[in-house]
Parts: sequence; C-alpha cells; structure tokens
Amino acid sequence: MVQNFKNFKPSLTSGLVTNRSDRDKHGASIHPVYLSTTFKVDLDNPEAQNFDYSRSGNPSRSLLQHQIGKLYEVPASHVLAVASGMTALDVILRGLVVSSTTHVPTIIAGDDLYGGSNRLLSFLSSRSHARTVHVDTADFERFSTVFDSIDKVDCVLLETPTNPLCKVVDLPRIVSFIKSASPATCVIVDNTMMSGLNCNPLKHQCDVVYESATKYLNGHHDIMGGVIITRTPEIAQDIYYVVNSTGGGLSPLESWLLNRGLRTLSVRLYQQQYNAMIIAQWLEDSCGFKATEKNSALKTRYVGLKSNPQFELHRSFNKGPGAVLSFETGSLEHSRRIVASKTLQIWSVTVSFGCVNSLLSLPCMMSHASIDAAVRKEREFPEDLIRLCVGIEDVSDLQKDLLNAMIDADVIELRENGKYLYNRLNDHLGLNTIAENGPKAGNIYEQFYGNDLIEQDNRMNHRALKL
Ligand SMILES: Cc1ncc(COP(=O)(O)O)c(C=O)c1O
Ligand SMILES: N[C@@H](CCSC[C@H](N)C(=O)O)C(=O)O
Repeated sequence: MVQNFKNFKPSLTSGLVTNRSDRDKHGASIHPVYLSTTFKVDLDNPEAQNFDYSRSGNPSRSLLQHQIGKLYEVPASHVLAVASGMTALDVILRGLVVSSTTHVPTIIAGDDLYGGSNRLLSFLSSRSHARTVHVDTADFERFSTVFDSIDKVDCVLLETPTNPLCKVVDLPRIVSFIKSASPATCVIVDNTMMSGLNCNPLKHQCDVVYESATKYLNGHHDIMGGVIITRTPEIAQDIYYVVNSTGGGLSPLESWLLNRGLRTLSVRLYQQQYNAMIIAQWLEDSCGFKATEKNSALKTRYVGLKSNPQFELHRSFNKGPGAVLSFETGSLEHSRRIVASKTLQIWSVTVSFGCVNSLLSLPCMMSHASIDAAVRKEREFPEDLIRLCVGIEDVSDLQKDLLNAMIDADVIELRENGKYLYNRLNDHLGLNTIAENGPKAGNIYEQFYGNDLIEQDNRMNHRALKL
C-alpha cells in the first residue's frame, strides 16, 4: 500500500531520520522543497513507499508535520498541515462532528470567537448540519449551566484568549468539567491566539487543537496555512480522510515556507510579546485608556497586563501573553479616526495578526464584520474597539507612530513641551511617556514569563531540523 497516514514510516524524505548516513547527498543544510505532485511507484515493493501523490502526502508537508509534532510534543502521526486555519476547522468538523447520520449534532462555541469561525458555524446551522449554541466560555458558571441544560453536547469549540476581546477561558477547568460530564464530547481548541509555543491544550485533555498557521507560526504574512494536532493518531486518521478526499492539505511550497517561519518562532514571539506588554501598559498608564469613575468606557484589554483580573488565570496555563491587545475609546468615531489616520507610518491597517509587522484594525469593520451587526450588539461587542497586533519593530517607534495617530484623531493632546499626555476623552493627565515605560514593562515580561519560549524553540529546532 502506498503512502497513507496509517502506514506512515520514517524515511529520509519525511524528515524523520537524523542519523548521518541518511543526510542529503549534496550536504544541503536546509531541507529541499519537493514540488513533485507524483512519486514513482516500485510495483515490486509498494510497501516501502511513503508517497504517491501530493494531495495524499508530500515530503515537505511531512517534515512540517513532524516539526509541529515537536512543538506539541506528539509524534507526527497526530499532526496534519492544511490550507488555512478555516480549512482546519472545516475538516475537523466534517471528520469528527457533522458526519453523524443519526442526529443533528450540537456544538457549543464561545460568544467572542473569530468572525470566520462564527460564519462557518452559522453556515452549518443554516443547512441543518449542526446546531450551534453560543455562550460566554470565559464564564465557567454560565457555560456549565448551558452545558448541563443540553441533552447531548457533541462538540465544544474553545478559543483563549478570545479574538479580539482577550477574554480568558479557564481551559484546564472547563475541559476537565466537560470530560467528566460527557467523555464522548469532542473538545476542539483554536490555539491561534497563543500558538503551540505559549500553550499546549493537549495537556488539558482536549481532543483536537488547531492553529491558523497564517499567524504566529509563519509570522511573515506570506502564506496561508493551518495545522491540526490530535490527542490520538486515530482522531488524526478520521480527519486525514477528509483532507485526502478534498485536497485540503498544505501545498509543498507553503509547507517549506512554514518550516522556515517556524525556525524563528520563539525569537519573533518573544519580541512581539515584549513590545505588546510595553504598549499595553503605556496605553493604560500614560494614554489614559483605563476605566475611571468619571469614564468607564475607556479601557485596554490584554492578558499580559497585571491589572487584568484574568492575568493570573492566563499565566497559570500559558507561557506568554501573545501580542494581540485591544483598547476602547468610548466612541466609534474617535476609534475610526485613529485607525484611518494618514499619519501612520509603521502600523499598517490590515486584518490578521502574528506577523513581524505591527497591525492596527477596527474589528467591527474588518476581521469581525462577517458577524451580523445585530449579533455583535446582542453579544455586547464594542464597536469602538481598536485591535493592535504587535510586531517586532522598535517599541518606541511604535509608540510614537500610534501617538501621532491619536493626536491626529483629536483623542490625545501633548502637554508641557510634549512631556505629558492628556486624553481629551478621559480628562486624564498621563505620566511621562515613551522612554520611562519601556524598561519597566520589559522587567515585567522577564518577571512573569521568563525565557521559556527560547528554550522550547531551541529544543524543537535543534532536535528535529536535520537532514
Ligand atoms: C482565532 C482565529 N482562528 C482561525 C482563523 C482562520 O485562519 P485562516 O485565516 O488561516 O483561515 C483566524 C483568522 O483568520 C483567527 O483569527
Ligand atoms: N475578509 C476576511 C477577514 C479575515 S480576518 C483575519 C484574522 N483572523 C483576523 O482576526 O484578523 C474574512 O471574511 O474572513
């Protein structure tokens, strides 16, 4: 039998062999990209063959799957690389959840989930392939009440922190509750906001994890991709069946590029998080985006802020806070003006996150516009929310650029020879800005998150990336 997931064997081309005699014959230090769509068949020994056709399997994709396995500490037989994050959710649901012929499966999902995931679930519900119940999964009491009130929950889809409200779901607690109440319920975690470097949901009993590799894993906004990691190889096989049947697997070139992106994951993520912590603290302390008695509409949302009531909860099962944060100005018009400011030179106004470049967006008009306005309102989605996806640039340049946009939007005023910030929406007289806050926030990063990321990434690269 030619290559399929069940009979996958290590070989030079799969990237699983690391001993010297099996290295590339030209001594290449980087694994080549295998663009070939077909692989020659030896009819006398078909069992020895790993690949026949690239939709079914390809050496570049296998190497990537092996690497992702390292990241999540599972064998490559638990991993699938697919065309995008949305493909990942689609094939997982088709392979494991919506394939029932006996009933319409019930899915519980968060009320602040990525707009595209919401769209796919709405599509499945509208075609009677599934019934979706949305609930605030960050509110354990509310979640457990809803869960208990439903006869049979087939699947729970979790995302933490949520995109873009940064609400923390208590993953260990909620998954343990689900599995003791109903072991057959399939628990899926969208780990895009953290990446496998910050969080490994498989350690908390969930069945399937996926990430949009378009984000942190690749980090350069030059490919679309998704990765799926399962608790057992059997679960992976059920999903692989759909991937092979439909052609949702990641292409060889994309796989190769993603492998390259992975090599710098920890240094990128480390710097992004470092910058994000500084910016979040600066927004809150110096720019006045912090609720006061006088004005509770202004706030900064970030799980890396010590003032966040969910800071400790997040830190208890994650290695870092990620680099997505958001803030509210209390007025859609002011937020729109900041994002639309022509003064912006570094922050680019685009959807997505996890890239080395910093991005700024207005989710209600961009990434989350696919959620109906009435539904956003019902779920108390703040229309004035500005999302920042922090990159690796010099943090004081990022602060200055954002500050200029806020001044241009008439939200912030510089006082006393540019030394103090005044938030016109909050009557808040800020502290000395930019220079003073950097090192402080840097220390906070070290103090709370340490160097785990670098260590983990080194382990991953040095153990596995050999030809
Ligand atoms: C949290 C989250 N999950 C999944 C996706 C889907 O990923 P992709 O764009 O790679 O399909 C996105 C963004 O697109 C996302 O933000
Ligand atoms: N037009 C796209 C929007 C993609 S949003 C990408 C990313 N997940 C984010 O949160 O920014 C669509 O309709 O899917």
